[in-house]
Amino acid sequence: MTDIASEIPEPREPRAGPRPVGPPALPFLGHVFDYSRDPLGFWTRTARHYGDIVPLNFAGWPGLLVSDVDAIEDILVRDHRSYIKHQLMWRHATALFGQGLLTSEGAFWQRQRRLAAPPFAGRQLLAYDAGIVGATSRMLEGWRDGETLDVHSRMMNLTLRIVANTLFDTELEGDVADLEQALDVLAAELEARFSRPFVIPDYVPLPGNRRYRRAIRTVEAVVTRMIAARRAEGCEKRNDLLSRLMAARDENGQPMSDTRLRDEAVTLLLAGHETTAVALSWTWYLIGQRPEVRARMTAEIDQAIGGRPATSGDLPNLGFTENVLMEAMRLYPPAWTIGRQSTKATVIGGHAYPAGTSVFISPWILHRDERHFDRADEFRPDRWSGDLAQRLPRFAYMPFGGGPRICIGQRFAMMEAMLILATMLQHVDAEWQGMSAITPQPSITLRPIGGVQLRVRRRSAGSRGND
Ligand code: HEM
Repeated sequence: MTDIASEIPEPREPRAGPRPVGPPALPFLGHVFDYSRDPLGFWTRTARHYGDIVPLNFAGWPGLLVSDVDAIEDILVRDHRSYIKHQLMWRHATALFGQGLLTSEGAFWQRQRRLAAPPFAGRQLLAYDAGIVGATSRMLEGWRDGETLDVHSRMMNLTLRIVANTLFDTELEGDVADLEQALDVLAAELEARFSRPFVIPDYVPLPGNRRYRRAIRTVEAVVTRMIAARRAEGCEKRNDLLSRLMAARDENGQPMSDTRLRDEAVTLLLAGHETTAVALSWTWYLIGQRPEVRARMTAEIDQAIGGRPATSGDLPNLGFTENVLMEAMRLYPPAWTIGRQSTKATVIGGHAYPAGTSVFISPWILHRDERHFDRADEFRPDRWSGDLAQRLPRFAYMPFGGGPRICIGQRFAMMEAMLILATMLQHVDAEWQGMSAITPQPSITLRPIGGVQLRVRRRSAGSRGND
């Protein structure tokens, strides 16, 4: 396999011109309050009023909100070696993610990424279709005609089962409820921690810290059981991600320690389920208000698949469904901000910034930018039916990030989300029941506050065409 980070051009030189300015800041705290009160609102106001590169100050940490697509390309691709994952945010979550793929760095990260890559690519990826469709069908069996349910909690449950089942070849059955509750606590605790400018060590006996530690123990217990069971039965005959990680040897012939295995497994469980669930929840929120969009999706799905179980081979025939998903992730990008921190002096947008500068790149801002998207706040899936994706600057639309650290699960997530949508629309139609717009909660992902209530109508078998 080639070096993921090879053939990347050298960083740019600084050039003259007025230095960007940022919003007024409080003494000591800088922009901490403005940000933590309303992160999305603060990002939006700041980008609108101060431009594409805005200096910020988080209690003494120098930061930049970067919405210039060329500067983003410099940070994530051209000059990526000058940055690490964002310490200001991730240092709060070490106990949870450890040295997993999401947060590790350098040669260690690169090795782990190579190890983890094959199950996310090629034929192995396509073979997950039956697991995804089977889990979705089982979920739908319990849905009654006329009932109102929260589709967000159902999607969280479904994608958690799917990740465990496909990537770890494990049925979570008895553990799902505990795991879901623990993951909820972790999301809330991480949100609180990310908006704090300082670290409260995990051992300080505050109620939040106790909840956080307890939730981590629950997740760890499940993962440790999964690893022990796989060790007991041997991983030689299996080809799932967990078995690959367990079978891997380093240059000295040593296997990964249980701690490293635990870090990777926890990371993939967390990174791999909530993001996709949130993308699906927002999709249902949007299409749940638009019967004509649902009708077009249903017609496309009926024509391509009829009543048989969907497969990965059907995906090329679901162009409109894919446009809907892309448009939902444009308006509500599950990873609403990604962060980096420079490890050396760098040039961003033509100006030099010192080592230690925090950089924030927000798909939330980029995806609603009128320079790239006409009537950017409107849900218009057909905007993707022409050549928009080819015309856009590379980083104007980036739900999965970019550069060497682009989401490893991107293809898995698109396939999973499309198969889930197709299977759902084969069996049900559903209308959103809310009275007022759902507020996005910028937690670790962009969650819909209060969930997404849908009224379900079961479709009759006859209405699906070629059953
Ligand atoms: C709609 C669903 C998803 C979205 C929007 C999403 C988004 C992202 C983004 C934006 C990043 C880059 C973060 C950064 O640069 O700091 C990322 C990284 C990552 N994602 Fe995803 N993701 C999704 C699904 C998944 C799935 C299904 C998995 C695994 C099963 C996964 C595993 C990961 C991992 C391990 C990383 C870290 C990669 C690395 O640094 O090498 N994601 N994701």
